[in-house]
Amino acid sequence: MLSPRFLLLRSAASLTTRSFRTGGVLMHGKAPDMVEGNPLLHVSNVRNKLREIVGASTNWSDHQQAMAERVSLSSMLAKSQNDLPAKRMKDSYQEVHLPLGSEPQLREKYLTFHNTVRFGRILEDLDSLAVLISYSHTYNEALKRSPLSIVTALVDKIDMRQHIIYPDCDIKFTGHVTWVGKTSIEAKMHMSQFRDGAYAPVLDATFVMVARDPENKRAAFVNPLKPEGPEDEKLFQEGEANKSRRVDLSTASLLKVAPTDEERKIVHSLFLNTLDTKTVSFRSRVLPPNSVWMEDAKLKGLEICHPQERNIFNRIFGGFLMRKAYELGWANACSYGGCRPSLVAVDDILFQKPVEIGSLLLLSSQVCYTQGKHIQVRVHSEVFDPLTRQHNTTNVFHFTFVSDRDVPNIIPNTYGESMLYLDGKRHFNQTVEN
Ligand SMILES: CCCCCCCCCCCCCC(=O)SCCNC(=O)CCNC(=O)[C@H](O)C(C)(C)COP(=O)(O)OP(=O)(O)OC[C@H]1O[C@@H](n2cnc3c(N)ncnc32)[C@H](O)[C@@H]1OP(=O)(O)O
Repeated sequence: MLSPRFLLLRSAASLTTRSFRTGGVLMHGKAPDMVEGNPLLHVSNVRNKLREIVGASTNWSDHQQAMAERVSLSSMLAKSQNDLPAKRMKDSYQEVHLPLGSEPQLREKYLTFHNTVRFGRILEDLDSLAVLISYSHTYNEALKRSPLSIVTALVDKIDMRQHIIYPDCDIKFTGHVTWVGKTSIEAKMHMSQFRDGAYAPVLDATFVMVARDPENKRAAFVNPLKPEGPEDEKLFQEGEANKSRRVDLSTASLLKVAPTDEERKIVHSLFLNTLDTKTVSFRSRVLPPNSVWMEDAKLKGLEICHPQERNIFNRIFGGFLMRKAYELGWANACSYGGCRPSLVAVDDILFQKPVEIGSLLLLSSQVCYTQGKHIQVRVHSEVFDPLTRQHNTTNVFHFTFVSDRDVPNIIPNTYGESMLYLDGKRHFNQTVEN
């Protein structure tokens, strides 16, 4: 078998990967570390490769210096998107191997107490891979370092194709760019696991990445994308549709406009169900049977953002934020449902603002909608500045879990909670519909 070091050398030689397939991956009978004669990139080399691409160092003090030096790369940025050559989808195709089965020493980092795979770790790997895919798309062989800072703007969707991820079977990630705007990139990734002699799909993920200048201050142009053939065309059209859907969702946000007629009726009926029939008052509220007030379905956490969790641009790594939010959301769903829930979907994780190193990050998880066995959880994260006492939202995360039994109904009490409930319902319906 090839050593991880050899894999790094082979893959660093070229950012383009040779074999290419766009759909879910199924490779019956192939050895997990070779695809059509090509070695897969080992997961532990993805970050090293990213460091190389942007010129980041592994040491915190040198790293700050290295980042300061990146400023000079601004002159390498394209003045317009037309100045950049169009790339094909296969130019950004990547395959990354997480050999949990064949390298047992890797397992510790990925293992839960219950001998399943920590999904938070998978989120971190997906985030790093999405960045690598984006750099592969924007690769310019004339440059030693990329002038672009590519950051995660949105996790549009992660759909679980199966609930169990086995801790002792090899995992493979594949993915490539499927759509680009002027400065944004959509990357689709698939994860599959080797079991009973074949790779079977585990999840499909869609991320949106944004290219910025070397200082991560302004947007920067990315190469256009040239779809080749009907399969590429279809993916590109889906990317266009995703962009329009995001604009529509943002326009209809309950933070901007009133709920629809149907939603208003739902809120009013929830309100009527909680009125105390013995008093004629709008204020006497009684919790219906088998229900929980939203106020009592929260879980909070704090992270001090140490340099160890930095990304290649001296901010907190998006994957780390997702892992922390996911674990808090899972614990919240677990305590709410009274059993260990499984993840059904992740959608619309918005990275609104970068998190600076040294920040105090407050994470707040809320069960916001329930239906049968399903629990919809929203995690909100904000940076708190103890000197100015200002709070700034950095991220919002949405997770759908399923329990092994019916869970109590979640009931909003205030108008704000009712909006959270409706927002949770919208996210849940979107997950169920797709
Ligand atoms: C030493 C190293 C250590 C080891 C390394 C380990 C880690 C390795 C891994 C490294 C991992 C590194 C990775 C990390 O860890 S990145 C860390 C996590 N992410 C962040 O911190 C990002 C925080 N957010 C922001 O900075 C801003 O909100 C951004 C920059 C995202 C947008 O800012 P702003 O809104 O002002 O931008 P704009 O108006 O100029 O628009 C620009 C473009 O962006 C598109 N857009 C914007 N928002 C969205 C959205 N929600 N959905 C879809 N698209 C969106 C927009 O349509 C436009 O596209 P186009 O029309 O031009 O095409």
